[in-house]
Order: sequence, then C-alpha cells, then structure tokens
Amino acid sequence: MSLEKAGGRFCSGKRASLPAQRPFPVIQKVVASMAHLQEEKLRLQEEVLALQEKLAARESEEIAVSVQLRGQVENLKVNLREQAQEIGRLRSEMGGTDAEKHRDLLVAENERLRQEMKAHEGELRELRRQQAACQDCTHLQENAGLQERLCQLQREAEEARVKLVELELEVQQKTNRLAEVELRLKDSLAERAQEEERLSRRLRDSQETIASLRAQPQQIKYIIKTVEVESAKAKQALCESQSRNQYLQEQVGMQRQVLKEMEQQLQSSQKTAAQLRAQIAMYELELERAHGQMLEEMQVMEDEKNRAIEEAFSRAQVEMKAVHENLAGVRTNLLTLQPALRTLTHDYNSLKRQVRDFPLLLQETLRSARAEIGQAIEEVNSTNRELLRKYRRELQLRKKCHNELVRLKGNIRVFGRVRPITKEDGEGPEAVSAVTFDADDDAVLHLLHKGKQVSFELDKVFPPQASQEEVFQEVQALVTSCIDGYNVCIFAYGQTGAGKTYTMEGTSTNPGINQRALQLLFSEVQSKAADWDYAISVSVAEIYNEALRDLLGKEPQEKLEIKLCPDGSGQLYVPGLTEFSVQSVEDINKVFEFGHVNRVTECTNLNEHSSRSHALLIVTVRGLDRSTGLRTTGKLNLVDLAGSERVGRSGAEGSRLREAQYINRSLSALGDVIYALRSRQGHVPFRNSKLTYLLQDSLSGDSKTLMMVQVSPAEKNSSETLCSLKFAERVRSVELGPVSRKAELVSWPSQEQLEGDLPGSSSRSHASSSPGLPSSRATSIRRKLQTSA
Ligand SMILES: Nc1ncnc2c1ncn2[C@@H]1O[C@H](COP(=O)(O)OP(=O)(O)OP(=O)(O)O)[C@@H](O)[C@H]1O
Repeated sequence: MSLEKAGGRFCSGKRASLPAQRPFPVIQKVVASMAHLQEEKLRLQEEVLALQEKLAARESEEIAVSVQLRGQVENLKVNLREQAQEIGRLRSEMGGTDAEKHRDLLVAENERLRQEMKAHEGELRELRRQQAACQDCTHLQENAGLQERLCQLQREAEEARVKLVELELEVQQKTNRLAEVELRLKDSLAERAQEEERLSRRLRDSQETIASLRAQPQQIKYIIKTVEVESAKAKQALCESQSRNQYLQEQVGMQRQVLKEMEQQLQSSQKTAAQLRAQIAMYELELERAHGQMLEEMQVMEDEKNRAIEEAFSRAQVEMKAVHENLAGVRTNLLTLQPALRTLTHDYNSLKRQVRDFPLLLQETLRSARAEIGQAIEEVNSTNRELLRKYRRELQLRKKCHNELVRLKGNIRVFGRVRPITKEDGEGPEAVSAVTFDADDDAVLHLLHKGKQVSFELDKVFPPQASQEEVFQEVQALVTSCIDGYNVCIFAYGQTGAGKTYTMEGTSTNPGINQRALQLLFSEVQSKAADWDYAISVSVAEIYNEALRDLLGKEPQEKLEIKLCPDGSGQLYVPGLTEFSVQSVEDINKVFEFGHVNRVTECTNLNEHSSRSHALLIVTVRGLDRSTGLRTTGKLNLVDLAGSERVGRSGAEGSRLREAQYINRSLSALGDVIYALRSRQGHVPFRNSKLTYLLQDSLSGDSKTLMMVQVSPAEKNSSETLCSLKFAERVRSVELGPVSRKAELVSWPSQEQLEGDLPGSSSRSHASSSPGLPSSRATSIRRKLQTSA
C-alpha cells in the first residue's frame, strides 16, 4: 500500500518535471509488486518448508519413539530371556520349593513385563493412529491451501516477470534513444565550441588586421604629399598608389564589413552558447534532481521492503501462533466433542427409533382423530337432523296456523304446480327452465324473467317431479270437507299447455284430482256408512264461447242458463243440468268418458290437445245422519279452466280466434272479480261472464276455494308464467270470510223418507229424465250410467 503511494507520488513528480522519463514510475511499481510477490512467495515457501520440517520432525520423533519402544521391547525380551535363563539356572542350582517360589516370582515379574510391553504396544498403536489421524488434520489442509496459493502466486509472478521483461525492453529502447540524443547534443556542443573557437580566432585576426590597417593610413598620406611634388613618373606612381589606396580602402571597408558581420555572428554565437550552457545546466540540474529523487525513492522502497519483510515475518509468526492455538483449540474441542458426540449418537439413535415408530404412531393418531372427527360429524349431523326435524315441525305448525288463519279469514288458497319440460317446449336455450325452487321452503318459487329473478310466495309449490298422488294428498282434506257439508271449489288456472288438464283429469293410468277426489269420497262415505247415508251425484258442464253446455245431457249443444234458486237461499243453480248419481269408481269412469266425448278440444301451436272451454265437474255429496237426522249438502266444484293464450303465439284464426277471444274475455272477467273482491268493492262483477257467474258461490265466501296455478318452466313462456303467478298472488290475498257448513236438522225421518230423500232417487237427478244422446257412443255410455244409477 505504502509502496503504491510512494510510486504514485514519484510518478506525479516525474510528470511535472521529466516528460521523457514517464515509464519509470510504472516500472518501479511493477518491480515493487514483483519484489513483494517474490517475498510473499518466499515467505509462503518458508512456511511450507517449516510445516514440512515440522511434519518430518514429528514423523522422525514418532519413528524415534517407536524405535525407542521397539528397543524397550527388545530389552524386555532380552530381560525375559535372561530371567528365563536365571530361572533355569536357579532351578538347576536349588530345586525344591524355594526354586518354585522364585519361579513364581519370576513368572509374576514376567507377567508384569508382558503387561508393560502390551501397554507400550498400545501406546505405539495410539501414536500410529494419531499419525494416521493427522492426515486429515488442519495442518495438512492448510498446507494444501498454502501450496495452492503459492502456485497461484508463482503464476502471477511469472506473468509479472513477462510484463517486466517487456517494460525493461521498452525502457532499454527509450534509454538508447536518450543516449543518442545526449550524444547528438554533445556533438552539437562540440561543434559550437569549435565554431566559437574558429570565430574568435577569426575575430582576433580581423582585429589584428584592423589594427595594422589603422596603423597604415598616416604613412599613405605622407606618401601622397610627397607624390605631389614629384614628376609624371611620380604621378603614375601616385595614380598607382591612389588606386592601391583605393583598393586598400575598399579592402578596409570590406574588412570592416566582415568584421561587423563577424561581430554580429560572434554575438549571436555567444548568445546561443549562453543559452545552450543554460540549457545544459538546467538538464544537469534536472538530471541531478531526478537522480536524487530516484535515490530517495530507492531508499524509501528499500525501507518499505524491509518493513514489509518485517511485517510479513511478524504476520507469519502471528499466524503460526494462531495456527498453533487453533490446533490446541481443535484438540481440546475434539476432547470435549467426544462426550457431545456420544450424547448426539445416543440422541440420534433415539430419534431413529422415534422415526421408525412414527408411522405407527401417526396411523394410531390419525385413526383416533378420524374416529373423533367422525364422531363430531355424527354429532353435528344428529344435531342438524334434530334441528331440521324441529324446523320442519315448526314449518308444519306455521303452515297449520297459516291454514287455520286462511280458513278463518276465508282466503282463497293458492297452490302452484310446475310441469316438467316437454318436447313441445322445443330444444336449446328456449327450453331451459326459468323456474327454480327454495330448498327450505316449499311455498316459494323463483322465476328468471328477462335476466331478473322474481320470487313468489304461494301456499304450496309442486316441482315438476311431484306426482299426482303428492298433489292430491295436499288437497284431500279440502275434498273430504265436502262430506261434512262444505262447498269446495278447486280450479286450475294457467297458460295453455301448462298442465291444467293433467292436474285435474290426469291420464287413464295416472288420474288427476277429479278421479282421485271421487275415489276418496267413496271410501270416506263407506267408512261412515255405519251412521250416515250418503248420496254422491255428478254433473259435467263446459263453458264454450260464453255458452254453458251440459256434457252429460242428451243435447250437449243446448245452452243452459244460470239462475237463482227459487227457495230464496241466494244459491245459484242450472236448470236442466244433468246430474248422475254415482256409486262406484266404474260409474265415475263412465261419466268422465261421456263428458270427454262432448268436450271441445283443439290442437293449437302451443298444445296438441288444448281445451277450448272451461270444464266443470260438479260433485254433490248429500248426507243424512241416521241417528240425529242431520242433513248435509256439500258441493265440490272441480274446474279445468281453458288456457289463457296470446292470440299471436297460438296462431289462432277464424273460429279458433273467436274461441281464444272468449276464453281470454272470461279469464279477464275472473281477474276483475278477484280485483273487486280484493279491494272489497261493494259490487263484484260476477255476472260479466258465465264463468264468474257460475263460480259466484265459490268466490263469494260460501266455499272453500283452492286455485291450482299451473306453470310452464320453459324460458320462452316466462312472460305468461309471470302473469299467471302475479294473478295467483292477487288471488291469494283475497279474503272471503269464514265458510259456513250446509247442514240442517230435519225431523226424525222414516226409512222411506230417507230413501226418497237420497239424491240417487231424488227428482233433481236428471239421469233418468234425459232421453237420448247426440251420438251413438254417448247413447251407450248414457245407457250404462242409467243402468248403474
Ligand atoms: N305434471 C306433469 N307431468 C307430466 N306431464 C305433464 C304434466 N303437466 C302437464 N304435462 C303434459 O303437458 C302437456 C300439456 O298439458 P295439459 O294439456 O294438461 O295443459 P293445459 O294447461 O290443460 O293446456 P290447455 O289449456 O291448452 O288445455 C300434456 O302433454 C301433459 O301430459
């Protein structure tokens, strides 16, 4: 570091004063680093040597020890042999027990020596082991490290040496050039000195000539004076003298000129010489200064070198000391590590054992955790089940309360039924279901209409998978109340093709509410047969194009009128409406078949068998309690309304269009009635249509009424579904007030009276009074019915 600094300083000094000698500081630096590297290398070599020596010394020491030990062993062997000989000798000399004692002693001595020998051999082994162990010791590693470093340093030194040679070559070239320049300078100096010498000589000559010439003119003048007085000869001489004088004067002038020039030359030469002298002096001074500086730097470098050597030496000593200390530390560490190693081994073994046992433990823990989780899940499940049970019970209770409330308020109950997607709905996105249900509440239904979900709450919602049986279970209580003398009305409402006929009539294999209601009534009547006498009669009518027609009558095309009962009860009745008394399921089937033949259905774009009329099945249950004489009359109106349809969509034309218009008009009249009832208006426009007029009893508080709103789930029908559901919600909010039971106590009747009063034989029964049917098939059915009645 200090060397570099010194070099730097030296370099900058040179730059200022001696531009021609610029490479010197670099060389100095390289030389210095080379020297430093050499020193380092030497130091390392010395260290390696010292270590090798140490190792050799140790080896020789060990060899010496082993030799010594071997010598000792040899000595002991010799001793042993001597002892054995001594024993032999003593044996031969003494004999007897003493000899034996001595022999024992010698044997013991022998044994001791043998043990000693063993101990020495053990020591020898230990030393050898240590020696072998030392092969891995830090010294050797250090030695290898140092060797490596030495190689690296040697490589670096080699590179530096090559660089130095190149630099020396360069220096040599530059020195040669300098020497040449100096030589040339010396030559030019010598030339100048000679020139100077020559010029000064000439000057001197010229001065002398001038002096001699100066001395001459007086003599010439004198000669002129003398010639004036002489003759022509003299005159010629004079002329000659004068021309000579002239010549001499010219010569003098020339000489003077030359002299002047020479004086000038001399002056300039003197000046140049002075300059050169000054320059030489300056160069000498510079050289001297550089020499001095060089000497100083050399001195500094010498000092640096010495200091570096000292430092390296002390460092090596310190390092050596540290190495020794490290060695000692390692030894002590080794000693202290042994117990730690033992405990570590112990720990490792125990850990190994634990690891070996871990999978078993884990499996065990997992098993127990799984069992615990299972138990917890079971507990949660049972709690959930319990909660669900409670929730359902609460729901039932709520429903019961609600039903009771509805009953008390006389609300129209509204059930919703969603039919499944059928092939008429088509395929693709249009046939996607737009209706979803609430898993926890069977009274809620969601409709996706134009991307928005609209929710509706009804009294009960049947999903597409609900069977006819399930639907009927929900309405059967209402049906049986008819036996107790209540008027009941169940009507199916909804868009065309939404499943109204399916719900009300069903199919032959899967009958709907109509047939199931009659079956139930029969079984109920039979179960009460011990105390009650019942008579069940049915009428089937339809409202087609605003005309009421008797589907069981002999003239089904005949228009019937709805009239007020002349008894002043305010009840409505249809004069001339055929009423068949039925006593078995077969009778019902016949009645339905007969009614079906006369019903108007058509094929529309929306439904293959669309009902073009509102169909009514009127079941009247008359009962007589034989013990009390209580007479009850219950009427069950089962109405399958014609489907509302958009004329444009159904593709109706001509008579179909007229039908559709009538249907829509009567349905809108139903809407008006519902609106008036809801808003408790004084006047309810029942008479605006045949349908509302016929349903007046059922919609004006004297009946338990249930509306089954039928819903098509197809997305393309969502607008109609929305309208139907909105209408259903409005209907649901209509309160008709509590329903009264149609029961009256009559005087104790005789058996004949009873039989005569029973509906089957009543005069109201039109079956026997209806001769003739429009078609031959109808006639045969009618005949069968009359026979059974
Ligand atoms: N719950 C259901 N399960 C199976 N099929 C059904 C269901 N509801 C309706 N359908 C079927 O849908 C089709 C249309 O039903 P349905 O004739 O009862 O409709 P609608 O409302 O009476 O029509 P319209 O008013 O035009 O008479 C029929 O083929 C019927 O079998």
